[in-house]
Amino acid sequence: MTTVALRHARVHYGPLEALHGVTLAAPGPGLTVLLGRNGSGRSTVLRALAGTVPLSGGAVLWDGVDVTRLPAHERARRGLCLVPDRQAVFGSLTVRENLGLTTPDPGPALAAYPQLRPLLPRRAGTLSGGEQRMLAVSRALLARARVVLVDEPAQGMAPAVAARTYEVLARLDACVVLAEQRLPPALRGRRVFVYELSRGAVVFAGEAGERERRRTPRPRPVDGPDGVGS
Ligand SMILES: Nc1ncnc2c1ncn2[C@@H]1O[C@H](COP(=O)(O)OP(=O)(O)OP(=O)(O)O)[C@@H](O)[C@H]1O
Repeated sequence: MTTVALRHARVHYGPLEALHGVTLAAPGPGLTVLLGRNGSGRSTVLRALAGTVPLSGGAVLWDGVDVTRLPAHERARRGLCLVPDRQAVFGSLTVRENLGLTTPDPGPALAAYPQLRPLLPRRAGTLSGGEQRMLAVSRALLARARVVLVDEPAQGMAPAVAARTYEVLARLDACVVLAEQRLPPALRGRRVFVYELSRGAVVFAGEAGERERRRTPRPRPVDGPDGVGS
């Protein structure tokens, strides 16, 4: 069991405050999904958890222990794997070499994504967007990480490959945090905790099902026989 959390986290990019005091917790094993529009701060939450951006206020906690000052490489050494939305693979290395950076046995990644096998000798930079995402997510599968943070895992993937990706991520024995524009269809019906961000603040926290119910408009009151609404 691992829980990663932010407490009143603030992050600045120069003069811009991207997170205005975000508090959230992602317990594992299990899936937590960060939802929000472009620029809402989802990627920044992942970076704050991973330590690739510094906090200007608040704290990052692992199992209640303050790791705010722990450098990103040290968090990686302790079992955190961040898959960013861009430049998540080494383009000048082959697919095989990319997988080999994590483990000498790429078997589990090839079981999840058989379509990577014929691509093993190819330079990763020559793969399509969806193929590169498969390779990037494979790193997280192979890393046996305790904390897995993935920014838009299924970007560019065909629907069936995307569904496979979420199935594999949901089965990881890790604390998994995903940043998404909207709840992936493959996760509907699963018990997923959601934080919705807007302009750098949490505007909803709860089970995905609860969020869906709130978004469904209530039926209008039915008029009574005398034409007057009850
Ligand atoms: N490296 C950066 N330098 C300056 N501003 C940044 C940087 N990265 C993000 N921002 C700004 O911080 C805010 C939050 O960005 P963030 O990337 O976290 O949002 P997001 O919800 O992941 O959206 P997207 O998917 O569009 O990246 C935005 O206003 C964005 O313009």
